[in-house]
This record gives sequence, C-alpha cells and structure tokens, in this order.
Amino acid sequence: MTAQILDGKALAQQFEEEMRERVEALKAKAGGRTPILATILVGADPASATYVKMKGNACHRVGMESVAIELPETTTTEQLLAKIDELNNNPDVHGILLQHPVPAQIDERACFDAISLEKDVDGVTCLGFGRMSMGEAAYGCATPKGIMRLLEHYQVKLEGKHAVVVGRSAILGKPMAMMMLEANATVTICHSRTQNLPELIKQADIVVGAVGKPEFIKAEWIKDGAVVVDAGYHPQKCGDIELAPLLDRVSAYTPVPGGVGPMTINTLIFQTLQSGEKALG
Ligand SMILES: Nc1nc(=O)c2c([nH]1)NC[C@@H]1CN(c3ccc(C(=O)N[C@@H](CCC(=O)O)C(=O)O)cc3)C=[N+]21
Repeated sequence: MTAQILDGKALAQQFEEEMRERVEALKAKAGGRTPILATILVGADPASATYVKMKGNACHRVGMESVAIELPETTTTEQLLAKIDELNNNPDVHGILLQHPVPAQIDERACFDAISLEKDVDGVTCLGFGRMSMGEAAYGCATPKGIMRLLEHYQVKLEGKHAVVVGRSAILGKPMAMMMLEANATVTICHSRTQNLPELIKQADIVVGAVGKPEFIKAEWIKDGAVVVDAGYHPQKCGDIELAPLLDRVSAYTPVPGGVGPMTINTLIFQTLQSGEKALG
C-alpha cells in the first residue's frame, strides 16, 4: 500500500495564497487597515521565541501585521493580565496569541481565559473550548483545528470511525477529541495513566499522537490501513509516533516536520483574518 502523505506544509502554502487575496480585498474596503495579531512571549526560551517569530512571519507573508510583545521571565500573573486587558481593549488588535508555556509563577489558565472571545484566534479559552464542544461558533484551538482542516482537505472521513487521541493537554489532546467527536467519530482519549494503551491503539482507524514524547507510540501498535496524525516534534527530528516502519502499511500519515506544525500556524493566521474581517469588513 502506498500511503497518502498529509502534506501540511503544501496545504498551508496553498491556503496562504488564498488568504493573501482576502487580505488585499479587506484592506481595500478598510482604508488600508489590515488584521493585526498580537503575540505575547514571556521569558526567553529559544524554541518558543522561534515559534512566535514564525507566527509573525506567516502574518506578514499574507499581508497582515503582527505586534510582538516580549515580557521578562519574572513577569507576574497580574502584569500579564494587565497586558492582555490592554490588548483586549485595543481596537487595532484582532487576535491575541499567548505562547505556551509561560514561566511557572504565572497562572497560565487565568491568563488564557482573560483573552476576549472575539480575539481568541488561538482557541485557548475555556469559553471557546466549551462553545466548540457544544457545536457553537468559536475559533478552534490552533493545532487540533489545523489537523481537522488537513484531514478535511484530504477527505479523510471521520464519521463513524474510531479515533484514538493519545494525550489530553488543554491546547491539543482535549480539544482534538472534542473536534473529532463533533465530526461524529467515536473517540477514545488515552493518557499517561491508561493501562492498556497498545490494545486501544490497535483498534484505531485514526491515531493522533499528542503526548510530547519522542516515538512513544510504537509502530507495531498501529493497525494496517490506519490514518496516522503526529502532532509531536522533537529535537531528534521525530514525532510522537514511530513512523518509519508504518510508511508502507498505513493509508495516510502526517510527515514530521511538514505535517501538523505548518497547519497550526496557518490556522492561527487564518482565524486572525476571520477576526479582522469581522472587525474591519
Ligand atoms: N498558545 C500556543 N499556541 C500554540 O499553537 C503553540 C503554543 N502555544 N506553544 C508551542 C506549540 C508548538 N507550536 C508549533 C507551531 C508550529 C510548528 C511548526 O511549524 N513546525 C515545523 C518545523 C519547524 C522547525 O523546523 O523548527 C514543522 O512541523 O514542519 C511547530 C510547533 C505551536 N504551539
């Protein structure tokens, strides 16, 4: 079997081309104003700084603007909340990204939840999550929503399928499971306390690796013909799933890199454009 490559990098590029035209059209209507994404980076973790820079660059590629806010490692919850409040009240800002993780002294959940729903283009608030889970309008959490857009483009059908999501983090596993449930999949969520992980994964039509441990999910646990989605990316240049032995026996897979990562960024900027269109259009 030749597996289909779920090419997130190529799809993100295609979507960017379509977005560029929409940004131009919006600018023409809005007297030259563009959607603006505010990115907040707290501390100096080099990997986080790189990701945040990539998000700003993606905005610029499609003709949107970004404002990069960098706060010191010692920032308090109160200081970060004050910054978010300021951005919520700034009519020039259409989307707010607070890069995860923040330093340990900060209440990250309180800060995520301070982002107003209209500007939660990264889909990290409890309100947005709850609304999405109930099938109401809300911006999706960027990584799982990016995965859904990728699966939709490649016409991977979820209805009635058994999706096994490995990981239950607030901005990946949990929203991923709810999105797949909304798409009428039968969803199993596995995590670090799951006792019979290989047996559960063996039942999966679709496996989502969202644990953050290099090649934690073994190839032998995955059934022939399954669809493999890997949201992990590690310094060893591998994901959460042991992919190499699967290439000739799964039906489709996301490459690492070039799969989920580019779709995460594309979803963030796409939702920023949607928010900008609501405010300026
Ligand atoms: N509030 C918040 N929202 C996020 O969406 C969020 C976050 N915090 N914190 C960190 C994770 C990680 N993340 C990535 C985005 C793009 C790539 C990406 O584009 N990766 C490229 C490779 C990049 C490289 O070569 O280093 C790829 O997979 O092809 C990776 C990781 C977003 N995250």
